[in-house]
Amino acid sequence: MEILLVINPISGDINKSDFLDFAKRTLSKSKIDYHLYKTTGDKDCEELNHLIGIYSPKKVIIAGGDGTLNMFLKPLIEHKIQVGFIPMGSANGMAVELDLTDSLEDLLVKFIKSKETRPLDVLSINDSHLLLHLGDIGANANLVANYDKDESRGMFTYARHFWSEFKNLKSFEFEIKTDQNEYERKGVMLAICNGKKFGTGIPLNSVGKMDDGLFEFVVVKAIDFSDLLKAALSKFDDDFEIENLETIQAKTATVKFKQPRLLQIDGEIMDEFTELHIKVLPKALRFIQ
Ligand SMILES: Nc1ncnc2c1ncn2[C@@H]1O[C@H](COP(=O)(O)OP(=O)(O)OP(=O)(O)O)[C@@H](O)[C@H]1O
Repeated sequence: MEILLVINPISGDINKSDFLDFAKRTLSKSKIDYHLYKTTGDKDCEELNHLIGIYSPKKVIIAGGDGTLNMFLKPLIEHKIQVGFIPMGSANGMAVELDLTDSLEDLLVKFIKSKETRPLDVLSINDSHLLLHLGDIGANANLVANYDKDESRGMFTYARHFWSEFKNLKSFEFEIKTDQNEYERKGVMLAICNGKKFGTGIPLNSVGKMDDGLFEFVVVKAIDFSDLLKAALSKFDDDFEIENLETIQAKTATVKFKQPRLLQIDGEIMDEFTELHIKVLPKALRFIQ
């Protein structure tokens, strides 16, 4: 089969029926053999793995938020499938990082037609979680967890949780041991970046590349977090530079915390950890260009 199209019907609270109609029309008109899978929120990864087994698709095109793409990384990497991503989530940090600026329809057409792929690094954490774009521990992870628990969505709700997290910022200590060096640091947030940008497109570091075989820790202190807050709420000012954020590059690293800390990966809350063992899986995901 040529294409397995995966759609998360609930991501970003976006109605996808127009997009879906467009996709079905385009694929049928081009006489492309495809299968459509709508995620259910239950065992979607297993189901995708199963569908890949049945249909052996050449490409999997995923329409949803960052969490939707993240959810399928394991089978997509294992089966070495060409992957297209149509950002239809609430924050869409991945889209900014990957420069997916075309309209959703144009992106779909591009992914259908293209024969080019760009292999992207993926980070493996504790051999159990995969990270494509950004993870963090501390203030932002707490914020995401509280936002998830809230029944209302959208920028206003996000801003409300941002302020409440901001008013209660607590620094914590951590030890980082990379393949190069050891560090003892304190901050309100420790970001783990495969690229440069934070959720809404604000640069967190200036060196991250998604295909350089390296990842970056960014240590965010309370004072920097207030800049981050301003940047996030000023709505995605690309020129915004956060100065003085310490960036630590690594191929592999272990991080230790004194107490269990909540980890957020690609917009989804994972679990609490006292240790993280992180390594790069170089050029593991075949992303369609
Ligand atoms: N049909 C469904 N009903 C309920 N939950 C679903 C369904 N399909 C997928 N999910 C859940 O959606 C989550 C992924 O959503 P995703 O992160 O892509 O969207 P978002 O949170 O709106 O966007 P963003 O990450 O950009 O903020 C996963 O936790 C997944 O289990």
